[in-house]
Amino acid sequence: MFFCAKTDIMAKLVSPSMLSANFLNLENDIKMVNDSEADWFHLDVMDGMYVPNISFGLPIVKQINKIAKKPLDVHLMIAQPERYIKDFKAAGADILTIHYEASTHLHRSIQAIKAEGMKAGVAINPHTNVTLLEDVLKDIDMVLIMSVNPGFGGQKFIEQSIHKIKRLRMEIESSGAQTMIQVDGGVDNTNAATLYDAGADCLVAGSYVFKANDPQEAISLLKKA
Ligand SMILES: O=C(CO)[C@H](O)[C@H](O)COP(=O)(O)O
Ligand SMILES: [Co+2]
Repeated sequence: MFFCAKTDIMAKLVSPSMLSANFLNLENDIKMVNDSEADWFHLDVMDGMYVPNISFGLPIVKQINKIAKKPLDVHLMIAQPERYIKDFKAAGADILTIHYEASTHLHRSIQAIKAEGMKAGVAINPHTNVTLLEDVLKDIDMVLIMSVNPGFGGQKFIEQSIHKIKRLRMEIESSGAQTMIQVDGGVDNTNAATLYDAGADCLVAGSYVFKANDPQEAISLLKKA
């Protein structure tokens, strides 16, 4: 399943974050995700400016795209993301998520992502109120609620995020939008069911999946939560 509206079917998607994969043997972890119940590949691109960490960029996304058999869900944590929309399309991104806080002309950037034929996502940090997305909700395919401060894997889930998911779900339903809700940061088998119940459609998990003894089983547990 690539995208599905909440109203059609209860979507429970899982997008493992490759930030926590083994970069000495990335091919192995890509194949593991290919053969798992995961729906997408979550690729965290960080520039050391918008967030304090630097992860990987276009060359790695291009390489992953060569063997990934599932959509590439690219989470851009970079300043002025509009500069790289065409490049990430060329690298193989299917879903391109940019940060509300990093975008001066958010509406224009959303249109540019869609014009390239990608699904458009907007991410919001823990301090950003979901109501700020009201005027673009119908234009976007997905809202990514950051449940940690962006920049690093392995952080503790921020509980206030549950309230944000519920509030955004109510806003989406009352506006008639078909936007999906993705939750990213500190997700594991102890909070997955609560997040889906609150209204999340897609969970991102990095350290929970890749630190597990059996990563495919960890993905299955999130799908079944
Ligand atoms: O966007 C991110 C960090 O900015 C990552 O996707 C997120 O942190 C996933 O890692 P973990 O599941 O280990 O928290
Ligand atoms: Co992410």
